Amino acid sequence: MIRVDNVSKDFVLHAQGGAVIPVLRGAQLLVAAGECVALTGASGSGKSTLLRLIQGNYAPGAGMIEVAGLDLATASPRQVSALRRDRMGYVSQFLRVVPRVPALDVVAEPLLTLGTDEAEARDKAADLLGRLNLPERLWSLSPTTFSGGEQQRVNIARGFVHPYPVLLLDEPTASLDPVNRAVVIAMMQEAKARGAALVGIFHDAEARSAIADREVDVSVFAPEAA
Ligand SMILES: Nc1ncnc2c1ncn2[C@@H]1O[C@H](COP(=O)(O)OP(=O)(O)OP(=O)(O)O)[C@@H](O)[C@H]1O
Repeated sequence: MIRVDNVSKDFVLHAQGGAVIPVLRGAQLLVAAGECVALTGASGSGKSTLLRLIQGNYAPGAGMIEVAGLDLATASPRQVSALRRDRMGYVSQFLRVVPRVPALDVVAEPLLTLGTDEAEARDKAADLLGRLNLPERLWSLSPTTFSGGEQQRVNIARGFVHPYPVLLLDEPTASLDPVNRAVVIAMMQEAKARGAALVGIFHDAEARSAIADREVDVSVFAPEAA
């Protein structure tokens, strides 16, 4: 479902005299349907960079990346947008909050974009927010003023509202209390059970051991190790 083959990535800091930061060399990753792989490695080893490459946010310097049948190197921007809309969900620990949009609509939006009927999309959004214990009085408010953990739960609900075959998770349980962390772990397990491929960064060791089938240490792809 996700295939990263021999990928290299350097960053070039144009504003700082063109300094080159080599991050990954020969990176390899395979994630099958129904599997969860945790990216590990020291801070700065390139975990987020690898996740963003899979998301199509960065272009690799070399190598190939295939996600849900799409070769990102040759895909058009339109195909990458379609991939993100129908097949690849992304949950980060920070919500990009759009002012004035109520939490319920933030969660329902991916379904509306896919053409789901409005009442059904809102019902699904409400189910997830309820399951994640977000108080109902908050559903009609913009998440701008929500706490970190409340915003994170809105983000998680948005990422799980559609059964994406691929899920990218960047610290999905970072600011959650134990009860909600257990809910999110259960949701990730259900996604695996329905055949989704999950790849994520989980600093929380308990969540990582509960959900990951394998760990891939990204520091083995460090340029100095190559
Ligand atoms: N947009 C960018 N421009 C320039 N350098 C970057 C950029 N993003 C990441 N880097 C550099 O790439 C290296 C890897 O960063 P990355 O964020 O992928 O590491 P990480 O393993 O996710 O770290 P952490 O666990 O601390 O979040 C770092 O040296 C970082 O400075």
